[in-house]
Amino acid sequence: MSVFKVVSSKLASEIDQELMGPKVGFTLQQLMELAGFSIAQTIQREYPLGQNNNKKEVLIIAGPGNNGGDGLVCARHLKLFGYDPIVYYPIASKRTPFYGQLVKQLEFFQVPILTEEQSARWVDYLKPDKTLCIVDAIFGFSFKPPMREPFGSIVEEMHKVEDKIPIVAVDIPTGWDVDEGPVSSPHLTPSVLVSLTVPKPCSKFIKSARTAHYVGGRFIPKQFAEKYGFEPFSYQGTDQILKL
Ligand SMILES: NC(=O)C1=CN([C@@H]2O[C@H](COP(=O)(O)OP(=O)(O)OC[C@H]3O[C@@H](n4cnc5c(N)ncnc54)[C@H](O)[C@@H]3O)[C@@H](O)[C@H]2O)[C@@H](O)CC1
Ligand SMILES: [K+]
Repeated sequence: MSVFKVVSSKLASEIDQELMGPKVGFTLQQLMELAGFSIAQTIQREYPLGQNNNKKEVLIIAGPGNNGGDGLVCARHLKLFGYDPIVYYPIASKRTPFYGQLVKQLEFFQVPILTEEQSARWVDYLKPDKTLCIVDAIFGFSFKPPMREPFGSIVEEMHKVEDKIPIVAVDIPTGWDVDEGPVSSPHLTPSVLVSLTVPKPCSKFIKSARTAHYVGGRFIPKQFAEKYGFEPFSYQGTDQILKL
């Protein structure tokens, strides 16, 4: 068991609302940019280019909410870092036009995007000799079981290869209960978890021998962290991530 402070799903969503509320005034776009950037930085830290048989392909699986948005942003930064990201985005969000803009940016960066129509092709990227890692940006702290299709089948396929291709989970490993952890079956066991802003209770269930745990999304001042009952994380220099 780790010793760091965690916040419940309810509190995590309250923190989000306050950050994007009238008093603080962040926009979703700003927070998502920093969140996605921190995921890309974690991948560069854990899987630097030039090692591991020169593999450069990273498969990003993006869900329909903000967790998926973090994945879309991460893909753009990975491309800038020299990786070959491929995005599988089976259900594109219509929640705000911003998601469409993120997709346009990926097209501008010539990042391949597999949409619903090309969904059969996504499994081609589950090849250990090709893919350096898989980014699980399917669901975050708003996931409510049971998982609807196509995501149930996607998670099953990911589970089959998780010992051969490392999975980098964004905020919450998909399918895990935010507070109770890996209660459904099958569930993903990521090689890396990047908790955003502050770890959620499910992160207590990761085993340090199997999963590296980072915190990212470096966007809150000290007094705000203290108000919500956790110590600010001691990020070093200009780092956007901290290994816990
Ligand atoms: N302050 C922070 O920490 C920030 C968090 N962000 C991200 O935002 C995430 C939360 O985003 P959201 O609240 O949009 O939620 P999620 O991205 O967790 O998921 C919501 C979406 O999933 C669908 N969904 C939920 N349960 C489902 C089920 N059983 N089967 C199929 N679909 C299901 C919902 O219909 C909705 O479209 C966080 O986990 C984090 O990744 C960042 O984008 C911005 C900053
Ligand atoms: K996730």
